[in-house]
Amino acid sequence: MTGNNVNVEKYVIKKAPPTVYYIPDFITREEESHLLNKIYSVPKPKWTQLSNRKLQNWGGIPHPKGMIAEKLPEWLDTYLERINQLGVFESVKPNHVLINEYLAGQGIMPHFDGPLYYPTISTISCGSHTILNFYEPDRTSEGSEVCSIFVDARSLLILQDDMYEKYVHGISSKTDDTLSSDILNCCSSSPNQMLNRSTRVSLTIRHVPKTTKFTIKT
Ligand SMILES: O=C(O)CCC(=O)C(=O)O
Ligand SMILES: [Fe+2]
Repeated sequence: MTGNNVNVEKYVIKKAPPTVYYIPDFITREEESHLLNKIYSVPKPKWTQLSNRKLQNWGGIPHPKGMIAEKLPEWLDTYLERINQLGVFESVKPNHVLINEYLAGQGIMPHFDGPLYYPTISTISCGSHTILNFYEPDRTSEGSEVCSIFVDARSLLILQDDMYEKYVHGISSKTDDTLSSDILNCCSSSPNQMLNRSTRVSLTIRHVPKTTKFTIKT
């Protein structure tokens, strides 16, 4: 895989199943606050409230019959372009962003992202760290993680291959995390340190291959 500017290969987490890249400080603090300002200044109806988090969908609604693609605003497109430069999406450009807001104590149930997206997930995190857990699809209870990844604010995480297709991923609903050597990319210098979560806003950036210009008749 060849990136134009950044060599992503040096960010691969070798202890994890293939393939996960973790790039700390992918965005600056200024970029993080700018993104958060933009995200929180959208009109209220742009948010969808779920029971355990809220979200914004940008780029269109993915659908098995094709997504009616919507142009992304400039403030998002610039990050899609930057991720595109890494070469991880190969010849396609990401065209879809899901923004999730998790308050401390909120999470997301283990799930597959599924076939509607090109098999690469990239995620920019703002506001707080979290821990992303990976499980065998039929074994998702706490304690049976295949592995866990520390995902800090301002980082970029990229998942492909088995980490996308074979294992489900989720975030437990906790207000704090104890760092331990079970977490693959952290934290030999600070074992058993406890970190409080605050509000985390993640931007899940993907490519939806099937798009249509036409309204779908039902
Ligand atoms: O917030 C995250 O990092 C994970 C989000 C996620 O799994 C998803 O949007 O499918
Ligand atoms: Fe996901």
